[in-house]
Amino acid sequence: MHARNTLESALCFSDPAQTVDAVTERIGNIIRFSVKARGRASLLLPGGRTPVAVFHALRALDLPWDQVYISLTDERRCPPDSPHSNARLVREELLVGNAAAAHFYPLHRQGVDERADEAVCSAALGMLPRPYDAVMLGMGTDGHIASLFPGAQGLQKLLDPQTEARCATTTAPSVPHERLTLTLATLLHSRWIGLHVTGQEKWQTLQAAIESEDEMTYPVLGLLNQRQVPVHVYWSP
Ligand SMILES: O=C1O[C@H](COP(=O)(O)O)[C@@H](O)[C@H](O)[C@H]1O
Repeated sequence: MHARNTLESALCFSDPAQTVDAVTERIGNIIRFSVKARGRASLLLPGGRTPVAVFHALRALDLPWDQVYISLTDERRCPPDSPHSNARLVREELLVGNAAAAHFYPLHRQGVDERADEAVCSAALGMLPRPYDAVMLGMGTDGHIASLFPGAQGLQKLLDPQTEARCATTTAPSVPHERLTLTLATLLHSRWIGLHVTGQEKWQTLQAAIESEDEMTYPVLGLLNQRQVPVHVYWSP
């Protein structure tokens, strides 16, 4: 199975700091190369705790930040200053110092209904040069990526690589927040995908996903099984 091959080629480090360095170096190089080659670079970034150290390392790099276009892989439908907001996370942890010159497009607008918010999300994504130069993903211990959660309503469609929708509102059955998520098809409209996971529990989730062969139970499998874009897994305990 393709997913097994992807996991067997994972870049595994004994020290989480080395993983952060490796992910940061790769994304930094992608930004430099994309700006040189095409004049702009586009990134989709995750929320959660895992990317924070990468955000700190990235913002310290000397990069052509004013040519960098950034959005998110998913968002909670909460106020922009909420501690749960992925946009707040990116603003506070990445877009600081030189990196503040980057162009950032949040996915969510507070106070609009689901359909309008999906339109806001789709319009935000439309502001980025595509294919996206780098898509960085995290993964929950339940095997969700972006906000593609096991048991979510309509998950099959959200994981269909041919789905036309760029994004959708969704609710994580396990957590009460309403969310916006990019579809797998949108995440795959990219030149490079990195999946940054830490801890034994998440490694076991990846292995369980492969054993199960069940994308509805482990949405990460949809990413690992596809052959459209190579996925680079970065792992440390
Ligand atoms: O809810 C989310 O969780 C995942 C994983 O987060 P982490 O804290 O375990 O790193 C994240 O990738 C996703 O973007 C986020 O919204």
